[in-house]
Amino acid sequence: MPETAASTTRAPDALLPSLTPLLHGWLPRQRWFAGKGRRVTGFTLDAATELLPLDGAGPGLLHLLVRVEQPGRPAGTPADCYQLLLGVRPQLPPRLAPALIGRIRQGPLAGRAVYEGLRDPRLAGLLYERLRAPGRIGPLNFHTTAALPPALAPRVLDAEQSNSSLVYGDSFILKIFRRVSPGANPDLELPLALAGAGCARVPAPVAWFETGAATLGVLQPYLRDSRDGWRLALDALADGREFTDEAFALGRATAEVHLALATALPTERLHRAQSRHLAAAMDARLHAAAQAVPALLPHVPGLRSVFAAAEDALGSGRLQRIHGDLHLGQTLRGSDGAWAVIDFEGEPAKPLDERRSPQPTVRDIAGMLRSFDYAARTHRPWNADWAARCRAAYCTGYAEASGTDPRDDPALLRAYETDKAVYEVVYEARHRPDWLPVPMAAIERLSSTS
Ligand SMILES: Nc1ncnc2c1ncn2[C@@H]1O[C@H](COP(=O)(O)OP(=O)(O)O)[C@@H](O)[C@H]1O
Ligand SMILES: O=P(O)(O)O[C@H]1O[C@H](CO)[C@@H](O[C@H]2O[C@H](CO)[C@@H](O)[C@H](O)[C@H]2O)[C@H](O)[C@H]1O
Repeated sequence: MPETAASTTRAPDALLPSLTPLLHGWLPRQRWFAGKGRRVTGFTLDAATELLPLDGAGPGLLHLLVRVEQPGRPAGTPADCYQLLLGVRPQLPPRLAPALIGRIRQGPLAGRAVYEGLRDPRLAGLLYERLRAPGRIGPLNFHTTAALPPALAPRVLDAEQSNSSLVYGDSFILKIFRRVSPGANPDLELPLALAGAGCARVPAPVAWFETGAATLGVLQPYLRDSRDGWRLALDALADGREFTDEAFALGRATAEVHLALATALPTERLHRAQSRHLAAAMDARLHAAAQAVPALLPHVPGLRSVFAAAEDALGSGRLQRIHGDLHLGQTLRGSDGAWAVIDFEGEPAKPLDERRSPQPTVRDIAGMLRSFDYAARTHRPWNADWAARCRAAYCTGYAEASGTDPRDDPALLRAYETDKAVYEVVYEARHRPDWLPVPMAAIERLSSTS
């Protein structure tokens, strides 16, 4: 059977018993598994699609949407759903040994090796061919905006990611979303809207696939000569260089993205009740964070007054779609010096509805200001003035391109910086405890000066 032939959808229940023991050992250990620290009690399959038959002599490719059952889920909320692409072969060649998940012990596929399909160039290549040929396979719908070149060699990107990415021939990058939720993923929705509005700051999606309910993957041009803003900032610090020109240009780029999003998608005027709601939500996030990370507790009164001050400042503003998790690691600078912005998914831990809701633009600006602080804090000796100059240059660039200087509303900026620092405290406590002092230093600063 040729590798581009139509494939089938198996009755999910037929496969699950053979896969369950393998998934138990493998899935919770993956970098992208969001339920770490909670027991896995079982799996259910939402869909199982054979993109290549599993029972042939060569490799098979199985696409799964798997729900992971874990205790402690709020009543009425569904278990988290993950996207898996599993290779299945009678024998695994030695070069694929590191990708092995385990061997099936029962049923008609007993004895076959199950492995990470994306690590197999043949299967990763097949996925690209599916994207090149729009259409439907079982529950999966494939779309393209343009004709794509055939047969580009794939490689897995080995970045520390919340999702998984494959680069094809240094021309395109395919991001496979791992935890999938019903609704359009903003990482497809916003770049498509920006491309439609003529904004060149974001690599425009050229193909994607989805189930009708959820976005599963997006293919975009790969900016091969670019470097990310975080690495560039750390290099500048290490070499004793300023980063203000870059920060200024980044401020301009952020403003261009915001203006284009406000043109392409609905905006709304903020009403009094919404301002109260936004300030109350910051307060609620602070309380939840202080439960999770008790080091925050002594700062709660000081931080609450920062949020209370924001309620008035929010009063007359507007809401629009924004990036939602903007930091230096989400920016790429090309060899021509132009900045691009990537990863419009928003903060990965937040529900999709919340990530897609219109927000004040200052939220993104505050995220980037925190990032300059992070960069300076990771450098010894700590260079607070370097960060202050970057932050000022970024705001100046933003003001020049948008006509609005974020520093004109200091109470608002401070509240959003505080909200971001609170988020970072929880993020670092969970994922990188060694980094916790970085946002905690910001918490001390923001809670004590009035
Ligand atoms: N269009 C692109 N061109 C070049 N590199 C990219 C592109 N998109 C993403 N990357 C690289 O892939 C990494 C992960 O992408 P990202 O969208 O941030 O994934 P995740 O949401 O899984 O963190 C980025 O840090 C960047 O280095
Ligand atoms: O890139 P992600 O969408 O996975 O974002 C998460 O991880 C980030 C760290 O990788 C985290 O960012 C924090 O650390 C950065 C330095 O590593 C710093 O530049 C950011 O300012 C800081 O917030 C991000 O918050 C988190 O959502």
